[in-house]
Amino acid sequence: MAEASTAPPDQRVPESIQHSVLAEFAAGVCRDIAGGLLSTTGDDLVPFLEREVGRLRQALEDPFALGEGSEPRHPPVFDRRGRIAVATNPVVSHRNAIAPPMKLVRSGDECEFTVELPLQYQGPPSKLHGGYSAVLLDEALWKAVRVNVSAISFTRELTIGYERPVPLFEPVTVLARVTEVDGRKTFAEGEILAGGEVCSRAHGLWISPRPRE
Ligand SMILES: CCCCCCCC(=O)SCCNC(=O)CCNC(=O)[C@H](O)C(C)(C)COP(=O)(O)OP(=O)(O)OC[C@H]1O[C@@H](n2cnc3c(N)ncnc32)[C@H](O)[C@@H]1OP(=O)(O)O
Repeated sequence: MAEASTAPPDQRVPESIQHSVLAEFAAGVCRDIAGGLLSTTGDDLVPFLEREVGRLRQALEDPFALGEGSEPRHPPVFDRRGRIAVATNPVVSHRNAIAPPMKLVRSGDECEFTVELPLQYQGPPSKLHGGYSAVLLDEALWKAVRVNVSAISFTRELTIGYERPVPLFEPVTVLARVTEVDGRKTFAEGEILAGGEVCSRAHGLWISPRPRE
């Protein structure tokens, strides 16, 4: 729920750093539970869940155990209209338990991300689900468009080629770059690489919405 505010855009909302760190830690525990529920069975299940709940309980009792001085990656901010904006992005936000999260390591003409996918993204055994490869590439190519074109654009077309399976449980790289800008249309391309080899390629079109009349 958005709350009205007179605070200037991009200023951190009145949520303490410790609470933002706690929220991101809780999202991480949720991710670990999601993966663990798929790899833990039988008699191991209850101790596993107890351990994870215990991590959360300990963090609630002693937030400083999370690391004094640690900074949240995606604290809430005020948007341009003064509303609280939480980083909901399901691919990169540390606050979204569904996000792996994929991390931006280089931004410019080419954007580079790194990500390690756990079991909840599995398609074939120990390999990434193809639909999720498209999710990673959509986000990476959109970011390259966002960094290089001032107007906000949305994915209109996205084509994926699957050349090799993307492995789970190891770091993979996602690269993206703009190839052409033509008015409201921006074309971009990118790849997912594992061990230096291309696994998937993508190209697509991003369009900036027609200005309102
Ligand atoms: C905040 C973001 C977080 C990160 C998100 C990551 C990226 C995403 O996932 S975005 C979400 C998924 N995408 C969407 O929901 C978008 C849905 N589509 C739309 O809203 C609209 O189609 C939109 C806004 C993209 C474009 O709408 P609109 O402005 O009406 O486009 P339209 O006028 O039909 O086309 C614009 C131009 O592109 C051309 N065009 C359309 N498709 C193509 C194509 N496949 N190839 C070449 N040209 C094309 C059209 O001919 C037109 O050309 P011209 O201006 O010369 O007439």
